[in-house]
Amino acid sequence: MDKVSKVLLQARDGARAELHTHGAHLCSWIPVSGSEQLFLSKSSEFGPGKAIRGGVPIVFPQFSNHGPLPKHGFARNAEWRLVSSGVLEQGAAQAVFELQENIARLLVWPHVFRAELVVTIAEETLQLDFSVVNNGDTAFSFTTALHTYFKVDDITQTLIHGLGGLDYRDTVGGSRDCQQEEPFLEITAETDRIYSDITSDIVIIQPHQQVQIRQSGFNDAVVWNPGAEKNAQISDLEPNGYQRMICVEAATILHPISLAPGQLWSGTQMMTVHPKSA
Ligand SMILES: O=P(O)(O)OC[C@H]1O[C@@H](O)[C@H](O)[C@@H](O)[C@@H]1O
Repeated sequence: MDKVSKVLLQARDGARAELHTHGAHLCSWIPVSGSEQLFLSKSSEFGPGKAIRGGVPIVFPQFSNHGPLPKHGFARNAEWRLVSSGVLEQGAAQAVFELQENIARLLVWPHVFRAELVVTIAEETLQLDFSVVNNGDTAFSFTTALHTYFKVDDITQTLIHGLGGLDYRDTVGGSRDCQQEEPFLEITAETDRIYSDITSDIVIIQPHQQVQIRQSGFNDAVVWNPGAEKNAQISDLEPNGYQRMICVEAATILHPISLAPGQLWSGTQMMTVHPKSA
């Protein structure tokens, strides 16, 4: 299955998703209720060495510029191997992808690993299970994120619940010791925050629906929206795309994950859409 580039999933109940082997990148998720839930920039580039702008980029083995590797690591730019895809016995659709070291990757990150992404859809839910095994004979550490771009109708009509009371690092202002006092976060300007110690669900609230996000295995969550000015500087982000997206990322950044030889780490981000009943 090495040459497949696009993978289409359809669960027995009609939920659909579209992925690319490039980056094991989920670009589209349409649950049974019928509307696209992921933002994908119309100006996105698709090609070797490029990261797709939108959907779910996989950040590994380095978050952002928190280390010597290229920004957000190499996984989002790499060609992953499709291990399997199809419909499970209970009717959910699932695809499994893997990425391992190769000569080019060993030159920038000298570690022997196997990363796996399992994408499962059914009804109103999308589940992303990401895992990493150390197959080498020395320990390594990494930071990671599932950089999910959620599609919203209008960012000014969107609220994020579940972060009230949490500590965060403000990447825009550069301050490390912030705390969100308000229970609901409104996006009114460029926002780039790393929240730590996530234990509750995060909910994206719009007038027509709520999306409940549950993470496990990941300690942190990133909320990112570039705002108008930064949007204009990002060539592959469509004009005013910031008005129609919000990234809520399941991440482990502040305390990197260390794996001894043979050890495995896994983390999950699970999203469920709750349409508002009329
Ligand atoms: O433009 P990139 O490399 O895809 O990164 C997008 C954003 O990704 C977020 O995760 C970071 O917190 C932001 O600082 C960054 O700007």
